[in-house]
Amino acid sequence: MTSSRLAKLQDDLSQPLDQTALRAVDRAICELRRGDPVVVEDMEGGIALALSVEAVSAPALNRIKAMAGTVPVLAVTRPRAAAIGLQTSSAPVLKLALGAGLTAEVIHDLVDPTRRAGPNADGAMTVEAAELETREGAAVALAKLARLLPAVVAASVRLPRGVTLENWLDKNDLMMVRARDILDYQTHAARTLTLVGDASVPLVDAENTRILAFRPPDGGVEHLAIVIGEPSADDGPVLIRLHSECFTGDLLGSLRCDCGDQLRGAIAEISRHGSGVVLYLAQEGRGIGLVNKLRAYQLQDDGFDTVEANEMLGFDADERIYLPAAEMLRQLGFPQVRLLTNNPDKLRQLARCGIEVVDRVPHVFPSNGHNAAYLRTKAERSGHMF
Ligand SMILES: Nc1nc2c(ncn2[C@@H]2O[C@H](COP(=O)(O)OP(=O)(O)OP(=O)(O)O)[C@@H](O)[C@H]2O)c(=O)[nH]1
Ligand SMILES: [Zn+2]
Repeated sequence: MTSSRLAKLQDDLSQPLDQTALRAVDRAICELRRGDPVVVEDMEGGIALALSVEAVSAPALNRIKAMAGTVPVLAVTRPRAAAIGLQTSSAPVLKLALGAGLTAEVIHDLVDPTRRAGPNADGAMTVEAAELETREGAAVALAKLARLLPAVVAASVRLPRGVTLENWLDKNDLMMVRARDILDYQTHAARTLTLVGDASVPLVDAENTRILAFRPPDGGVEHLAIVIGEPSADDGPVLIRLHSECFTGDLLGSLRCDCGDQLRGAIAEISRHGSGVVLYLAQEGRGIGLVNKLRAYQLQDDGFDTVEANEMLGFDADERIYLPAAEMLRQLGFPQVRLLTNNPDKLRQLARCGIEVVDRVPHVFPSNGHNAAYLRTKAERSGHMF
C-alpha cells in the first residue's frame, strides 16, 4: 500500500459514520455486479452514468448513450493505462475518450489483458487525468469494491429539458450514489463491524477453538476470528496471524501459493504456543477477488509475475487494507500483538490502525515445487522477509 493511501486511511478514521451511505454503496455494488448502470454524483453535484466494463455490449452502450444524452468515456486505472502503453500522470484514474470509436469490442480489448486481441483502438484517443473524488474515479473504485475488472464506461448525464433528476432516476430505474461515500465505504464498513456469530469449532490441530463472525450493518463482507485456546491481554501481547482468504490454497490445497501451509501452520503454531488468534480476512486474491485472481493466474501462465499480473488487470500489486483486522482486535480486547508474518505492509498498516505490533514472528514454509517463483517475487518485489 502506498503512503498516500495509508495517509488517507488515517484521515478516514476521523470521519463521522453514515449508515445510509454504507447501504447506498452496498446497493450500488449489487447493481454494478448485476450489469446495470449506476449514477455517481461528485462533490459539486455533477452526475455520470457508470457501467462495469464486464457488462459492456453494443446494446448496453446504446442504452447508456440514450439515457445520459452524451457520449461515454472509458475510465481505467493508472496501472492499466500504463499496461496499454499510455503516458500516465500521477492521477489514479485516466479517462479515455474515443467518440464513436468506443465500441464494445474496443473496450474489451482495452481493459482485459486476458483477451488475445490486445489493445486495439482505431482513431484519435484523448486521455484526461481524473482524481478518485471525481465521478469516474469513484466509479472505478466502486468496480473494485464489486470485485469486477477495475474499469467503467462513464457518461456525464444531460437531463432532458423539463425533467427533474428524481423523475429521470425513477423513469430509468436507476440508483444514485455519492463519490465520497464510495471512497469512504471500506473504512466505514470496517468501523461498524459487529459480532454476529460465535461457536466452538474443534480443529484437528487445535481442539479448543472458537470461530467468531463479524459483519458490517449493510450486510457487506464478513470477516472471521479463529480464537484458539483462551488468549488474554493480561498475559501480554497475543500471538496472531492475519490470513487473507485464498479459496484455492486454503480449501483446495493449490500449490500455486503458500496459503494452505500458512493457514494450517498458523493454527498449529498458535495451538503449540497455547493460545492466540487467526483473523481470516475476506480479501481473496490480495483484495481483487477470486475471479480476478484466476485472471491473474492466466497472465502468470503467460510468463508475468504476480505483481505484473495484478497491474496488467489494472490493480495495485496489493489492494488490501487491514482496518477490519484492527477493528476485530480492538473488539476482542487485544491492542498488543505478536504477528506471524513475513509481510512488512501488514506490520505498517496494523500500527497505523492503532494496534501495537510488539514482535514479528517469521512464518515461512519451504517451496512445494510449484510456488518457488511466486515466493521469489514476494521477496524481490513486495519486500517479504524470507
Ligand atoms: N492477486 C493475487 N493474489 C494471490 C496470488 N497468489 C495468492 N494470492 C492471494 O494472496 C493472499 C495471501 O496473502 P497472505 O497469506 O496474507 O500472505 P502475504 O501477504 O504474503 O503475507 P504473509 O504470509 O503474512 O507474509 C491470499 O488472499 C491469496 O488469495 C496471485 O498470484 N495473485
Ligand atoms: Zn493462496
